[in-house]
Amino acid sequence: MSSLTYDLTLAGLSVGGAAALTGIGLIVTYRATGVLNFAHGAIAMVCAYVVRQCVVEWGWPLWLAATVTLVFLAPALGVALERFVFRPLSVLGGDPAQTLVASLGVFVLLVGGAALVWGQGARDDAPELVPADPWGQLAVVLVLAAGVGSVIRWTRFGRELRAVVDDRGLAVLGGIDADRVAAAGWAFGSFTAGLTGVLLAPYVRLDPYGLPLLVMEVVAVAVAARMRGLAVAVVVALGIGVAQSQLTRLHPSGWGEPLLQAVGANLFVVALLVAALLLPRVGTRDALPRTATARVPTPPGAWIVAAVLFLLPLGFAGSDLHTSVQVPALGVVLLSLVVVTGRGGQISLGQAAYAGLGALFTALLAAGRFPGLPRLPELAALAVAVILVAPLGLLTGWPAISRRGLALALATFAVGVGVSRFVFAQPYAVSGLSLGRPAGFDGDRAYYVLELLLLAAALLATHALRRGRTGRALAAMRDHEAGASAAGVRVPSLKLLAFVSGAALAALGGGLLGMGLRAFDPAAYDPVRGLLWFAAVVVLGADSTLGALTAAALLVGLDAGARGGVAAALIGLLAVLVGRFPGGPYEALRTATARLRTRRTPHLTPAGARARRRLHPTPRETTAPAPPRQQPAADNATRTGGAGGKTDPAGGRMPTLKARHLHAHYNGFTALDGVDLDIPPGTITAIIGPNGAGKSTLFHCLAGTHHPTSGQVLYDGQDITHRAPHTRTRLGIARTFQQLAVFPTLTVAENVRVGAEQGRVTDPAAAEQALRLLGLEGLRTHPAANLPTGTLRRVELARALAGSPRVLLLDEPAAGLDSTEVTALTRVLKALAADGTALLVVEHDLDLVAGLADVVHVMTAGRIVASGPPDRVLDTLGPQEAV
Ligand SMILES: Nc1ncnc2c1ncn2[C@@H]1O[C@H](COP(=O)(O)OP(=O)(O)OP(=O)(O)O)[C@@H](O)[C@H]1O
Repeated sequence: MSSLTYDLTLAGLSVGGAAALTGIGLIVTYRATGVLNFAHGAIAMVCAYVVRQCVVEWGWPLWLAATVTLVFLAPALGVALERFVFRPLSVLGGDPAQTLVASLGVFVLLVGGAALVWGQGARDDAPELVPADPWGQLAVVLVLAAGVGSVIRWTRFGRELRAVVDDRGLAVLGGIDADRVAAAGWAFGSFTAGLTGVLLAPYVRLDPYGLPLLVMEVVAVAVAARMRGLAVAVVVALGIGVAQSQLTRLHPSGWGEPLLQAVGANLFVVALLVAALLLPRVGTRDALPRTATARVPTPPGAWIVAAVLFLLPLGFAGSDLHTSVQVPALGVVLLSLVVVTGRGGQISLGQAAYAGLGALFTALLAAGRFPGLPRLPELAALAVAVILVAPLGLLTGWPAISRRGLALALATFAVGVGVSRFVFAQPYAVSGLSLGRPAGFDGDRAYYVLELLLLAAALLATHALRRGRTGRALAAMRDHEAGASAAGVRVPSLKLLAFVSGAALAALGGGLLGMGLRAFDPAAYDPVRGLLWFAAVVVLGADSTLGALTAAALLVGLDAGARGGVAAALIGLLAVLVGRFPGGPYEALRTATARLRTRRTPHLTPAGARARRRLHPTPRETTAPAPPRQQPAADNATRTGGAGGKTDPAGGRMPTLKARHLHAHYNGFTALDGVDLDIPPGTITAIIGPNGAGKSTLFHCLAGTHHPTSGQVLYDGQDITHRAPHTRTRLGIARTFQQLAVFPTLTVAENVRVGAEQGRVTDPAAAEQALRLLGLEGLRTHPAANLPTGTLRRVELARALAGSPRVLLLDEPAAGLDSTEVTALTRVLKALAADGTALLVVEHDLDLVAGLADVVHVMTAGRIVASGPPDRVLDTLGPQEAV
């Protein structure tokens, strides 16, 4: 081996070793607590600063500083985070998205805190713990990985750890002290973070933003190991480290050189992009925490106050006015998060990339350096930049179609880091670039006026997206994605729309920010800022435009007025606390004021109102009135499965939904074994069978939420086997869910309107009819959150009916209903069948089936084993088919 190859390999092993340490720490924390700790890099940075403080400022010996920091401080920090941040969240229900926001909060808090304590500048005098000897570093990594791997695999603690990760609740019931396991995981994770920070600090810039980001870039190794295999993480980390060093030897000429150099210097970022965008996902269960997107009421007069406050800077001068210029621009950027995250419910950690691209494209266009386009005046350049950046929203919009929660957070973070490293940090893209203000708006005051006008336009655009049909569909998607799809909402297109609009708004804000600063400054669009902006919008009420404007004013105002880092520290603190106060600070304030008001007037709290409703049910609350008598279709007499010739009120033939030879498998297990089924119009078809018989799988195949391995689903003679759920709804096949799928932030009427707007027939009057049919007129303006189960079942059914379906699939519609409600439901369903609708009911309640169904199919082990009228089939049920 030549000595250059050898030296480069050693250097690569050293970098890879540090990355492996991070991977080990992230995996252990994740396995102990289910949290992907976004604050890992920030903990590394804080520990590096502490060691430097002890050694350089206070003159401690290095061994003492390192021992205190790594053996005591770092684990104590981990335990404190577990005890005071993450344990309370897991006690509150362990919402994975809540923990994601909290870990981002810890990240921002530590970064802000470090900037406050140690300043924002970079230090280059961090002491060297292990002399530049990769073998020493490598030995540390391998010993740690082997030790941790053995503990997880062979010790009782390891078994407990795995049990806690698989199901915390179950592990606790089994006698495991989950808190102790989680605390140990956090302590060890923080120790590895601290070690990484202390090892890296002498060789990279030690500053509050750079080091945490550098550490988090290597999250790819943990993702590549599926947050599980420590050996895989170590091998991947070392492999990337070595490959990255070896790439520095290649020097292609021409245009490829800068690109190769960029790849060579950022191979971990490339790995992050591959891991986040191409590899199988991690943690896909979760969406945004409900508390982050709860409906936030705007206090009366708040807009007037906001308008006055935003006009105030027109009276400022000098540096105050110069600083104020950043507020409207940042406000526009944050509005983009209101659209994507607040209304659309999509986590977007890469919004800073779009803002930066907006500024960069504006600067390139205004300088005449944009390939293929002439030099443009600044305002035109800004407009064209917005148009050019908007479709780039697909970079994060596309991954969002199939990702949620943690997987989406990683994908958007990866895109943000990728754009930052491969575009903003490259001299070929940004060198010698200046950015002027539009002619006539050069002075700060004139420019501020221009910004206010564009902010007003952005506010109008945001309000337009949040109102009406699109706004309701976005909120429905945010509240319950599967429910929205079942209501007919085109979820994939809507996600793309949210991200494209968000990218356009961010580009506008970013361009304004750049013009305000009269420069394209890549640091202003750093991925860490993307995390800070996300956290700021979430804590101030993600779906609130006023919250976004408040966040912009806070971020700019606090950092200008006080020492840098105050805003980040405050936002971080609020993000850490956001899970503790459902609905965020506004909601906490509102609840507090509501409590005060309760003392003056005898209003009941929602819980009290619920209790009263249960004790004194009013007919409107618990019982749907008998539906208006509907004229049965002419051939309704033949209601036993042979009603193929039914017509709908408009005179069209009512179609039959059919399953033909359906087979479905889960990892080799046969759940459906050649099922044939007809669901004819004007008939109530019931499916019964013991647990695990395959009823739900069949239901999902018909609804489009599971694709059969073979066989066909036919509707009106058309093969719809591979059609998406929302397409089926639009064809006329509606469904309800076993676990309620309502949109809690919408009112009852809005819930039903979503169905009317997105269903087979988009008829606003259908929403009114459905509300009346289900006895919900009195609750029209009531938010769906906090309503009793029985009422919510009616809301869900009304939403399904509002799209005028021809086939209605009902998954355990009586679950959670009392006998009065079941009777009312039976009446409604019978009336619907009498009107020609085809109904399929999967139900465990045999009394309900006996009184409701026209035809009953009994399933066992993936097959239909008996069919016929209920009296005949139910009387002959054997022990095998017992439900
Ligand atoms: N996502 C899945 N992965 C693996 N196996 C599954 C999955 N979903 C269902 N199964 C298995 O397929 C079989 C059929 O399940 P299915 O839920 O369709 O039955 P079911 O009749 O609806 O039962 P239940 O009444 O309990 O809901 C069961 O053995 C179940 O364990």
